[in-house]
Amino acid sequence: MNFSSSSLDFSILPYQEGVNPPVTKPNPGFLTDIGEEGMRALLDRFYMGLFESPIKDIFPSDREEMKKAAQHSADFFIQICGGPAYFNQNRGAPQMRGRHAPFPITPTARLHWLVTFEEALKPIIEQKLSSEENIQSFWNYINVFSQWMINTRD
Ligand code: HEM
Repeated sequence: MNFSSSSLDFSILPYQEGVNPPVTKPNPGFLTDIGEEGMRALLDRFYMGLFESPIKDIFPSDREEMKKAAQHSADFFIQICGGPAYFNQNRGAPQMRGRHAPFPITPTARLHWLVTFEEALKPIIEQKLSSEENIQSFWNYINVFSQWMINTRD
């Protein structure tokens, strides 16, 4: 019999055009649990997933460029989880909507982006590297904030 239960909820919030819902940052505990190396490994997995995803065409097509992009993203997520301000130091003010403006980000692209992120989170969940509460807070953050990045209709 399997007694393990999970309260994690990875459902994706529906996108409503013109609405940027309030964003809550992830629990700093997510970063404390997995560490900076864990966050870098997470973003490496995520970008490797993007490299093979249906939205690969909007990302760098060169593997080395993709690795760099993963590191910049890890800098951002470490910072947003309360760690050192690596992103500000290396890339300047986040201004995420503006940085995404050159790329056509549609509601469907957001779905692929989130599903790819969920896949990258799996080792953390399966190996219990972070508490469910902290993992959930991370998911909730990207679930909401990804809506802000949409700038093009399907
Ligand atoms: C809605 C789905 C999203 C799509 C399709 C998307 C796509 C992209 C693309 C094409 C880039 C440029 C290539 C790269 O450097 O990776 C990028 C950069 C980036 N994205 Fe997103 N993004 C999405 C949502 C988000 C969200 C919600 C966040 C933060 C919570 C985020 C954080 C970043 C960061 C930190 C960078 C690097 C910016 C830089 O180094 O200047 N993205 N994204």
